[in-house]
Amino acid sequence: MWLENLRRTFLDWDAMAEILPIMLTVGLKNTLILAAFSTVIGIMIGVILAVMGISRAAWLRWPARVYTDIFRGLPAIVTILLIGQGFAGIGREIFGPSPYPLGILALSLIAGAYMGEIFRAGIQSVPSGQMEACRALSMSYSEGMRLIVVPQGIRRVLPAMVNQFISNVKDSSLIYFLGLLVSEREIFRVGQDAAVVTGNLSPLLLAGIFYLVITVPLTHLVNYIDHRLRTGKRISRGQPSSGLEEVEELNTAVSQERETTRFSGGSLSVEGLRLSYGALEVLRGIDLEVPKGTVTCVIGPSGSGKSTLLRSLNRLVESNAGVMKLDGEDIRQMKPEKLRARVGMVFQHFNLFPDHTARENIMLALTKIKGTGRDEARRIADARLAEVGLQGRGDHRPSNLSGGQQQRVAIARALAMEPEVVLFDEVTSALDPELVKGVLNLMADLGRRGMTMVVVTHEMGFARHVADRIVFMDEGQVVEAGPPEQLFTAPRTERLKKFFAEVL
Ligand SMILES: Nc1ncnc2c1ncn2[C@@H]1O[C@H](COP(=O)(O)OP(=O)(O)OP(=O)(O)O)[C@@H](O)[C@H]1O
Repeated sequence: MWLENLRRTFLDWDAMAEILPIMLTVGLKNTLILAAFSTVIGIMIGVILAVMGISRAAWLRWPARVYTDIFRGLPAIVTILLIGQGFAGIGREIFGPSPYPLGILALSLIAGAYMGEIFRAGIQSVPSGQMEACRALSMSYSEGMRLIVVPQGIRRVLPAMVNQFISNVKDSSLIYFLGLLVSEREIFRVGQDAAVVTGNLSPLLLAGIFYLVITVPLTHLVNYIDHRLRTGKRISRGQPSSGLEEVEELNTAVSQERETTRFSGGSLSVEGLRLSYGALEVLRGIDLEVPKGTVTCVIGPSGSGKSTLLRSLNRLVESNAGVMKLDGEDIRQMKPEKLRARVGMVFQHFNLFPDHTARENIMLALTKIKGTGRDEARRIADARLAEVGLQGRGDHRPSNLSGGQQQRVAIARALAMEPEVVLFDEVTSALDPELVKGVLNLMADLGRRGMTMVVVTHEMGFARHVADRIVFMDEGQVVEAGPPEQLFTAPRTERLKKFFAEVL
């Protein structure tokens, strides 16, 4: 008996069949319109709020904060009633008699507050190395944000965005409080009206099923898309995985082009360079001469200021005093983006763009910043990849390459901009030991071909055999500098002797 009662309450097939067409043509349609519009407008509001929220300017941060606190803190129904009924007069003037557009607006305002927080978290979760790589590739801050950081941040929060759409689908059921026209009813309202007429809950159960039909596949779809975006098209790494094979990979790539093309490197000179982080004086009057076409290795204990010196040469950090010249031109007077197009940089942690293939990593700055045509950029990218022994791997995402291969892509990316000088910041420190040699061989090859290079390294073998000149730094100063043989066989200072005693 009670089973029969339950069946009549929830599973009245006739009532469901009767309401089905209107559920589809009116309820589903309106629910999707409400959710879609409020999600799109919410995304726009959210992006603005996120950019304001991470701004350095307090007058931008605060309004974003207040907005978010209000619309995230209020129950959705309160916002909907306040907007829908409070602004009914203005709404009528702008949109006509229907409260439907005001309902969309209210849902959008609520969604915007959540979206803003989602985007902000996504953008802030992008490693700082990504922006650094953008700047080193001569992008401005806003170009780096637009081309790499924001898209990457958004991809990271894609599942959260779809969750927000699902929330909007559900919150759209509250719009009926504003008194919608019959043709504007959404799924819940259609179900509820029918439930009143039939006197049972079957139409409402049907409404519930409709909500699930929208939301459940979406959840699975987004998980799939997220997985796909994260890993790219699965490409097997192919054979080279051991260090020996990677060295081989590079050696067999010694093409005619690599044999014959020589770089026309530029020269650097630094005098009295000083730099402080707050009260901490990190560079204390550095003098440095890097003649064109030479390799200078900077060695020294941890914390001696080697990376900071390198980063001040392409102005990723700004020095406080001193003179730096590139081919006789004052570096501190140049536009940073112009300087960085001439002085490339390769980082310890590669800083490749993970959502782009190896080829796209190289093409991006060429097409978007240098203005090279796509076909030409593609040709350059493939040639540079071939040079570093990675022909045939242009379609691989960084995650499908070994650390050594990733670092070689990063070197190819820097070379593609045709720099006059390349700065290498401990580029083998993050590599598995067996992958180091492949990268060092490549760097030695660049040096032989006349690239001007400044290399911060802990690889003493490389420094000794490849460098033209070694600079030993300690406590923010150049303690000794000279040809490798001189420093390695007859160090003059106690500090260098002690350093060699520890690292050799
Ligand atoms: N952004 C920063 N803000 C404050 N201090 C910093 C910053 N970057 C570096 N430092 C400090 O400056 C000093 C020199 O750092 P730097 O990275 O240049 O040394 P390093 O010789 O390259 O060391 P390592 O070999 O460990 O990388 C260190 O004491 C470091 O903690």
